[in-house]
Amino acid sequence: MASLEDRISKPDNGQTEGQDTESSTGMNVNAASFVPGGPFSWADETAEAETNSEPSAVNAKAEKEMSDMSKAQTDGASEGLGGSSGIYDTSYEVNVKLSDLQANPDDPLFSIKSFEELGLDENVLKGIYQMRFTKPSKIQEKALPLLLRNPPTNMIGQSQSGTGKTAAFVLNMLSRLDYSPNMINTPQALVLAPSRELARQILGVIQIMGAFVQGLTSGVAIPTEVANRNRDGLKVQIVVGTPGTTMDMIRRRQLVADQIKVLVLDEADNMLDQQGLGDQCIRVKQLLPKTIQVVLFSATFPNHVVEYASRFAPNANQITLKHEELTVEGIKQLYLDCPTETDKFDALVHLYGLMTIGSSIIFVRTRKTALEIERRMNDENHTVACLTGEFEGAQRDIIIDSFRSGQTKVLITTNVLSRGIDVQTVSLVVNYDLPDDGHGKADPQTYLHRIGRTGRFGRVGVSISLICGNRSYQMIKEISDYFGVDMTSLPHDDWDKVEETIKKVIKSSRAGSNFQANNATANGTNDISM
Ligand SMILES: Nc1ncnc2c1ncn2[C@@H]1O[C@H](COP(=O)(O)OP(=O)(O)OP(=O)(O)O)[C@@H](O)[C@H]1O
Repeated sequence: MASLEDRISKPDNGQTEGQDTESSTGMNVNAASFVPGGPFSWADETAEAETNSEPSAVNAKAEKEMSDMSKAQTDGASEGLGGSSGIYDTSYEVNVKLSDLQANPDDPLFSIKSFEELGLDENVLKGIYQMRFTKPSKIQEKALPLLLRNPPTNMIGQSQSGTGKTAAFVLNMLSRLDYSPNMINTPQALVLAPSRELARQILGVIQIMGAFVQGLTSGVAIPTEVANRNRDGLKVQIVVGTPGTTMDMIRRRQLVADQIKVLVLDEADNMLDQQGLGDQCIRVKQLLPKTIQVVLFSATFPNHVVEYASRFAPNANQITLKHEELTVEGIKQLYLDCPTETDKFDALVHLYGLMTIGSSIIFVRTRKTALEIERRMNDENHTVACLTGEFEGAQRDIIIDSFRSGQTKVLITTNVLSRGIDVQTVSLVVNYDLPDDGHGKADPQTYLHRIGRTGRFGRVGVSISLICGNRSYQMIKEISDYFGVDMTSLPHDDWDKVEETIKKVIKSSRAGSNFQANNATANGTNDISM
């Protein structure tokens, strides 16, 4: 098998990728937009990427979602785990930069070892137990004391995919709300997320984690058909929304923002780095009280976003990682040589014929390719579903819910679902097309988020990138160099060898498991069998 270096000198086969990409990475935010209190008028709004912007308070549907998600979480938690995530490893360094805390090096915040020691309300702890969390992950252990400290301080927090950032910011919000009866309908915390699927998922976590908190109310601000007609607005304590819809709702006073004291941006680098989303996030922030605690979380904060992030969340405590520390050990990264684009599809069909896979996600570059692969996989008698940004909200909800529940096992999608989605049974991620930055270069951040849909919280996962032509060899090389990882090569013409190699990498990660299975039986069998 040729090495990556060897393959890069191969002539390009001339194939070009489609242009109908949903990836907007690589678009820098206009620095002028970040001037706090700078000139701003509604007339200069960027085009609203979302349609049918509407509020959606907690309702019967959300209740059902919550119970489905609760079940999925519990099911996932009780399934076997294997592999090493590094979550409890001390081998990687989490670099905590404490702004004002640095004045007091003896601050006991660093010695927090359990959820109980954080001083969380007992009803919040009950929610944690309900989720079967027994021990915080490193990011939770490091971030929570800083987040919970008074007076509230801003935070920029980074940790590997699937390491529990959601719980860190949710626990902070639950601990900061005023639950007095007269505040039950008052929005007090706001989370912005880049996709409706992620917003709904975060709402689910809030509702499970806050299940024992008396009087907690929460809801989503995402585009839906019902909400446009909802003139009463969103009168809940925690709102999770996509930036455009949330901005519209605040502007129309459907969401009263005067009492909001915490603003969280999940996938913050992505939101701040995209022209439309970034502008909307800034506008939302400008509509909130000046004293809010701003919390930014992501697995990635590329250098060019860090400066913007620091201006968005001034004087923030920062928890950062070096990019060599970002990959999750439990995710085994493979790539497969394909001489032509046609061979990519054949390879995909072979792969699915070869393995019994728990759940898997196939990432493609364009909506058109997604539909095409869906059709062709169906023709090959593989049951697959497809979700892209062009689908209506209600349709997207049905598709993702079906995938979450395990009814649909294979999801073909674009970058719209590359970030944040947490489905613990996903054992395989296929990069049918490698993510690029729109200028022909690899997009390592998106690659990392995509493969991070597997290997969640210590689980074993496999990612397979399909490579074709000189350009994509160059891209996979850029990605492996950026993260400092070795990727295992798979041949396209020897399926016995492919099978053997995949078995070997899964076995090696299980054998090397040092995962402390605090919420699961560590039998390592939920994933791929061959
Ligand atoms: N302390 C814990 N103990 C056990 N499981 C946990 C703990 N914290 C979080 N989890 C589980 O880990 C999984 C990943 O968590 P989460 O989605 O918050 O990761 P993340 O860091 O936000 O990942 P990403 O960067 O991909 O968005 C979830 O299924 C969550 O329930």
